[in-house]
Amino acid sequence: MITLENVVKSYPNGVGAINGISLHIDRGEFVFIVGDSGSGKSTLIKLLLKELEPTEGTIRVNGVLLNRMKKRNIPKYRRKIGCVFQDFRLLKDRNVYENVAFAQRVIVTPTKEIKKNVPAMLSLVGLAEKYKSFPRQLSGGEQQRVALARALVNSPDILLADEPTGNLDPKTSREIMKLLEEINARGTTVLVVTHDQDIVNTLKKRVIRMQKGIITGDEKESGYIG
Ligand SMILES: Nc1ncnc2c1ncn2[C@@H]1O[C@H](COP(=O)(O)OP(=O)(O)OP(=O)(O)O)[C@@H](O)[C@H]1O
Repeated sequence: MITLENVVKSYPNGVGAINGISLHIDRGEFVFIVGDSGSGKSTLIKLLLKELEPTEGTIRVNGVLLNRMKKRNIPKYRRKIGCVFQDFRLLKDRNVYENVAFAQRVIVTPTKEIKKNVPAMLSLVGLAEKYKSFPRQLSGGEQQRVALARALVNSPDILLADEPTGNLDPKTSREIMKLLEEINARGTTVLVVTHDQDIVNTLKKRVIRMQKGIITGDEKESGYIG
Protein backbone atom coordinates (compact mmCIF):
# COMPACT_ATOMS: atom_id res chain seq x y z
CA MET A 1 0.00 0.00 0.00
CA ILE A 2 2.79 2.46 0.97
CA THR A 3 6.41 1.81 0.01
CA LEU A 4 9.34 4.16 0.43
CA GLU A 5 12.75 3.28 -0.97
CA ASN A 6 15.86 5.18 0.09
CA VAL A 7 13.97 8.44 0.50
CA VAL A 8 15.93 11.59 1.25
CA LYS A 9 14.39 15.03 1.72
CA SER A 10 16.53 18.12 2.13
CA TYR A 11 14.86 21.51 2.37
CA PRO A 12 16.16 24.31 0.13
CA ASN A 13 18.06 25.81 3.10
CA GLY A 14 20.09 22.61 3.30
CA VAL A 15 18.34 21.03 6.31
CA GLY A 16 18.22 17.26 5.83
CA ALA A 17 14.80 16.34 7.27
CA ILE A 18 14.70 12.75 5.91
CA ASN A 19 18.08 11.11 5.53
CA GLY A 20 17.41 7.76 3.84
CA ILE A 21 14.21 5.94 4.73
CA SER A 22 12.93 2.63 3.36
CA LEU A 23 9.59 1.47 4.63
CA HIS A 24 6.62 -0.70 3.75
CA ILE A 25 3.12 -0.41 5.15
CA ASP A 26 0.47 -2.96 4.16
CA ARG A 27 -3.17 -2.29 3.40
CA GLY A 28 -5.21 -2.28 6.60
CA GLU A 29 -2.31 -1.63 8.99
CA PHE A 30 -2.45 0.77 11.94
CA VAL A 31 0.92 2.45 12.44
CA PHE A 32 2.19 4.98 14.94
CA ILE A 33 5.09 7.21 13.95
CA VAL A 34 6.95 8.54 16.96
CA GLY A 35 10.15 10.49 17.48
CA ASP A 36 11.59 13.66 18.94
CA SER A 37 10.64 17.06 17.66
CA GLY A 38 12.43 17.68 14.37
CA SER A 39 12.98 13.99 13.59
CA GLY A 40 11.15 14.29 10.25
CA LYS A 41 7.65 12.94 11.01
CA SER A 42 5.66 15.81 9.50
CA THR A 43 7.99 15.91 6.52
CA LEU A 44 7.18 12.23 5.94
CA ILE A 45 3.43 12.99 6.00
CA LYS A 46 3.94 15.86 3.53
CA LEU A 47 5.87 13.59 1.19
CA LEU A 48 3.01 11.06 1.29
CA LEU A 49 0.54 13.83 0.41
CA LYS A 50 2.83 14.98 -2.38
CA GLU A 51 3.00 18.42 -0.79
CA LEU A 52 6.76 17.95 -0.97
CA GLU A 53 9.00 16.15 -3.45
CA PRO A 54 11.73 13.80 -2.23
CA THR A 55 15.28 14.89 -3.02
CA GLU A 56 16.16 11.24 -3.65
CA GLY A 57 14.37 7.89 -3.60
CA THR A 58 10.94 6.65 -4.58
CA ILE A 59 7.52 6.67 -2.92
CA ARG A 60 4.70 4.37 -4.04
CA VAL A 61 1.18 4.64 -2.71
CA ASN A 62 -1.50 2.24 -3.89
CA GLY A 63 0.83 1.06 -6.64
CA VAL A 64 1.31 4.60 -7.97
CA LEU A 65 4.81 6.05 -8.16
CA LEU A 66 4.40 9.55 -6.69
CA ASN A 67 7.62 10.85 -8.22
CA ARG A 68 6.15 10.49 -11.70
CA MET A 69 2.66 11.78 -10.96
CA LYS A 70 1.57 14.66 -13.17
CA LYS A 71 0.52 17.88 -11.43
CA ARG A 72 -2.99 17.66 -12.78
CA ASN A 73 -3.46 14.24 -11.16
CA ILE A 74 -2.44 15.36 -7.65
CA PRO A 75 -5.90 16.55 -6.48
CA LYS A 76 -7.44 13.24 -7.53
CA TYR A 77 -4.68 11.35 -5.68
CA ARG A 78 -5.20 13.39 -2.49
CA ARG A 79 -8.91 12.63 -2.46
CA LYS A 80 -8.06 9.02 -1.70
CA ILE A 81 -6.14 10.09 1.40
CA GLY A 82 -7.94 11.47 4.42
CA CYS A 83 -6.00 13.85 6.70
CA VAL A 84 -6.43 15.23 10.16
CA PHE A 85 -4.13 17.62 11.99
CA GLN A 86 -3.52 18.90 15.50
CA ASP A 87 -5.30 22.21 14.75
CA PHE A 88 -8.43 20.61 13.18
CA ARG A 89 -8.47 23.04 10.20
CA LEU A 90 -12.24 23.40 9.98
CA LEU A 91 -14.01 26.12 8.02
CA LYS A 92 -14.97 28.56 10.78
CA ASP A 93 -17.87 30.15 8.94
CA ARG A 94 -19.57 26.85 8.04
CA ASN A 95 -21.53 24.59 10.34
CA VAL A 96 -20.66 20.97 11.06
CA TYR A 97 -22.81 19.60 8.26
CA GLU A 98 -21.31 21.99 5.72
CA ASN A 99 -17.75 21.28 6.84
CA VAL A 100 -18.22 17.61 6.04
CA ALA A 101 -20.38 18.17 2.96
CA PHE A 102 -17.71 20.49 1.55
CA ALA A 103 -15.34 17.55 1.02
CA GLN A 104 -18.04 15.84 -1.03
CA ARG A 105 -18.95 18.94 -3.02
CA VAL A 106 -15.32 19.32 -4.08
CA ILE A 107 -15.54 15.98 -5.86
CA VAL A 108 -18.96 16.87 -7.29
CA THR A 109 -20.95 14.29 -5.37
CA PRO A 110 -24.69 14.43 -6.17
CA THR A 111 -26.65 16.28 -3.46
CA LYS A 112 -28.77 13.20 -2.84
CA GLU A 113 -25.62 11.24 -1.96
CA ILE A 114 -24.28 14.03 0.24
CA LYS A 115 -27.54 14.09 2.19
CA LYS A 116 -27.08 10.40 2.90
CA ASN A 117 -23.31 10.31 3.48
CA VAL A 118 -22.83 13.31 5.76
CA PRO A 119 -25.31 12.21 8.47
CA ALA A 120 -23.87 8.68 8.29
CA MET A 121 -20.35 10.02 8.91
CA LEU A 122 -21.52 12.31 11.70
CA SER A 123 -23.20 9.33 13.37
CA LEU A 124 -19.99 7.33 13.06
CA VAL A 125 -18.06 10.00 14.96
CA GLY A 126 -20.90 10.52 17.45
CA LEU A 127 -21.90 14.02 16.37
CA ALA A 128 -25.21 13.48 14.56
CA GLU A 129 -27.06 15.90 16.79
CA LYS A 130 -24.60 18.76 16.42
CA TYR A 131 -24.85 19.06 12.66
CA LYS A 132 -26.00 22.70 12.84
CA SER A 133 -23.29 23.87 15.25
CA PHE A 134 -20.38 26.03 14.18
CA PRO A 135 -16.79 25.06 15.07
CA ARG A 136 -16.55 27.80 17.76
CA GLN A 137 -19.50 26.19 19.55
CA LEU A 138 -17.72 22.84 19.84
CA SER A 139 -15.11 21.44 22.22
CA GLY A 140 -11.69 20.49 20.85
CA GLY A 141 -12.62 16.81 20.84
CA GLU A 142 -15.83 17.53 18.96
CA GLN A 143 -13.95 19.63 16.41
CA GLN A 144 -11.53 16.78 15.84
CA ARG A 145 -14.49 14.44 15.31
CA VAL A 146 -15.81 16.77 12.63
CA ALA A 147 -12.36 16.81 11.03
CA LEU A 148 -12.39 13.00 11.08
CA ALA A 149 -15.86 12.83 9.54
CA ARG A 150 -14.66 15.20 6.81
CA ALA A 151 -11.51 13.13 6.25
CA LEU A 152 -13.54 9.93 5.91
CA VAL A 153 -16.62 10.98 3.99
CA ASN A 154 -15.02 10.29 0.62
CA SER A 155 -14.02 6.75 1.71
CA PRO A 156 -10.24 7.18 1.61
CA ASP A 157 -7.93 4.17 1.45
CA ILE A 158 -5.53 5.80 3.88
CA LEU A 159 -5.98 8.11 6.85
CA LEU A 160 -2.99 10.28 7.82
CA ALA A 161 -3.22 11.88 11.25
CA ASP A 162 -0.48 14.37 12.26
CA GLU A 163 -0.66 14.72 16.05
CA PRO A 164 -4.47 14.42 16.08
CA THR A 165 -4.62 14.59 19.88
CA GLY A 166 -1.98 17.29 20.34
CA ASN A 167 -4.58 19.82 21.52
CA LEU A 168 -6.81 17.47 23.49
CA ASP A 169 -6.97 16.32 27.11
CA PRO A 170 -6.12 12.68 27.93
CA LYS A 171 -9.72 11.42 28.08
CA THR A 172 -10.73 13.08 24.81
CA SER A 173 -7.50 11.84 23.24
CA ARG A 174 -8.39 8.27 24.15
CA GLU A 175 -11.85 8.71 22.59
CA ILE A 176 -10.37 10.03 19.35
CA MET A 177 -7.89 7.14 19.24
CA LYS A 178 -10.73 4.67 19.78
CA LEU A 179 -12.41 6.19 16.79
CA LEU A 180 -9.23 5.80 14.75
CA GLU A 181 -9.14 2.14 15.73
CA GLU A 182 -12.75 1.71 14.62
CA ILE A 183 -11.98 3.36 11.31
CA ASN A 184 -9.02 1.01 10.90
CA ALA A 185 -11.23 -1.99 11.72
CA ARG A 186 -13.47 -0.94 8.82
CA GLY A 187 -10.52 -1.37 6.46
CA THR A 188 -8.80 2.03 6.24
CA THR A 189 -5.02 2.03 6.60
CA VAL A 190 -4.19 4.45 9.44
CA LEU A 191 -0.92 6.32 10.08
CA VAL A 192 -0.73 8.40 13.23
CA VAL A 193 2.12 10.75 14.13
CA THR A 194 2.05 11.30 17.86
CA HIS A 195 3.96 12.32 20.99
CA ASP A 196 1.29 10.72 23.18
CA GLN A 197 3.14 7.99 25.04
CA ASP A 198 0.11 6.72 26.98
CA ILE A 199 -1.89 6.10 23.85
CA VAL A 200 0.94 4.37 22.02
CA ASN A 201 1.55 2.16 25.05
CA THR A 202 -2.15 1.31 25.42
CA LEU A 203 -3.00 0.50 21.81
CA LYS A 204 -0.04 -1.81 21.14
CA LYS A 205 0.21 -1.24 17.40
CA ARG A 206 3.14 -1.17 15.02
CA VAL A 207 5.44 1.66 16.10
CA ILE A 208 7.92 3.29 13.73
CA ARG A 209 10.48 5.36 15.57
CA MET A 210 12.30 8.22 13.85
CA GLN A 211 15.42 10.04 14.89
CA LYS A 212 17.22 12.72 12.90
CA GLY A 213 15.51 11.72 9.67
CA ILE A 214 16.09 7.98 9.82
CA ILE A 215 14.11 5.03 11.17
CA THR A 216 15.68 3.73 14.36
CA GLY A 217 12.94 1.29 15.33
CA ASP A 218 10.04 -0.54 13.73
CA GLU A 219 8.17 -3.04 15.88
CA LYS A 220 4.78 -4.74 15.82
CA GLU A 221 2.50 -4.54 18.86
CA SER A 222 4.92 -2.18 20.52
CA GLY A 223 4.93 0.73 22.95
CA TYR A 224 6.39 4.23 22.95
CA ILE A 225 9.76 3.18 24.31
CA GLY A 226 9.78 -0.15 22.49
N1 LIG B 1 9.95 24.29 5.39
C1 LIG B 1 11.09 23.96 5.98
N2 LIG B 1 12.25 24.54 5.63
C2 LIG B 1 13.41 24.19 6.23
N3 LIG B 1 13.54 23.25 7.18
C3 LIG B 1 12.41 22.64 7.59
C4 LIG B 1 11.13 22.97 7.02
N4 LIG B 1 10.19 22.19 7.63
C5 LIG B 1 10.84 21.43 8.53
N5 LIG B 1 12.18 21.71 8.51
C6 LIG B 1 13.21 21.05 9.33
O1 LIG B 1 13.22 19.67 9.01
C7 LIG B 1 13.43 18.88 10.17
C8 LIG B 1 12.27 17.90 10.34
O2 LIG B 1 11.07 18.64 10.61
P1 LIG B 1 9.65 17.95 10.79
O3 LIG B 1 8.65 19.04 10.90
O4 LIG B 1 9.44 16.94 9.74
O5 LIG B 1 9.84 17.23 12.20
P2 LIG B 1 8.79 16.54 13.18
O6 LIG B 1 9.37 15.26 13.58
O7 LIG B 1 7.44 16.52 12.53
O8 LIG B 1 8.78 17.54 14.41
P3 LIG B 1 7.61 17.88 15.48
O9 LIG B 1 7.42 16.67 16.32
O10 LIG B 1 8.18 19.03 16.25
O11 LIG B 1 6.38 18.27 14.69
C9 LIG B 1 13.60 19.87 11.32
O12 LIG B 1 14.98 20.06 11.51
C10 LIG B 1 12.95 21.13 10.81
O13 LIG B 1 13.53 22.28 11.38
